[in-house]
Amino acid sequence: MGENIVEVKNLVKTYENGQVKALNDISFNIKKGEFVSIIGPSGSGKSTLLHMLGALDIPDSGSIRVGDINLEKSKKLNEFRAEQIGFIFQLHNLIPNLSVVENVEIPMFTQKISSKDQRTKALSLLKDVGIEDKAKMKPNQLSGGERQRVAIARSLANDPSIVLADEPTGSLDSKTSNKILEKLTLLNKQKNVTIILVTHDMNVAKLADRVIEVLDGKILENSEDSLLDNKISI
Ligand SMILES: Nc1ncnc2c1ncn2[C@@H]1O[C@H](COP(=O)(O)OP(=O)(O)OP(=O)(O)O)[C@@H](O)[C@H]1O
Repeated sequence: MGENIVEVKNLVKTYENGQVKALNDISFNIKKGEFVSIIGPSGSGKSTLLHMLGALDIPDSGSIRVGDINLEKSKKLNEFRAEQIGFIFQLHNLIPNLSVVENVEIPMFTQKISSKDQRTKALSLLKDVGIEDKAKMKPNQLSGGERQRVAIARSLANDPSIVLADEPTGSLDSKTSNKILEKLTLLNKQKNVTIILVTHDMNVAKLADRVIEVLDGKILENSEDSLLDNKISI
């Protein structure tokens, strides 16, 4: 672990004509291969921050560098998202009329690999998350936890350098949740994939190498207010 894969400087994002300051001058770095969790109360700006890192939304001001790309300057954000980022969001956005394995193949469409190899890779990713036997089913035939595992398999199909996960275990039972966290941790340790995970759950947050706390759109530097230290429930 040495170089920074993410550098965020003075990031500001407002909504409602500037009335809501979702991110209020945030700066931080994340190293390649780091597993970072982002915690904070509801409305503190966590999801907004994750969206900015994945170039899903545009900041008002400030800069974000991810790998070689300066997001505010780049004209190739579609490629950036398709090639660099694995997204795991709670509403997993699986396509209902495609089978599970076809859903996992979606991020590979832009890659130069044959459809046969795409299928082999998708099945192997499903195997990794323990649901290869459901490959031919449609998402609505799966439980919430199984769908989340499909979303994880899909997020890895483009061999991302960074996985952005927004409450990936939010609505899952503790057994499924543990399985998913185990997969993410393995991915981080074995493949050196950088993981940035937003969570409300302190036990999940603590699995990370580092916890970034967000409060009112700012990163909490002062430990007096720390949720971690005070064990305030969030
Ligand atoms: N599209 C939007 N339009 C207006 N306000 C928004 C929009 N998205 C977010 N906000 C506001 O920005 C602030 C930060 O929201 P954000 O979703 O980033 O919080 P969060 O920490 O992820 O919350 P939660 O834990 O509840 O998901 C909140 O005050 C929210 O109401």
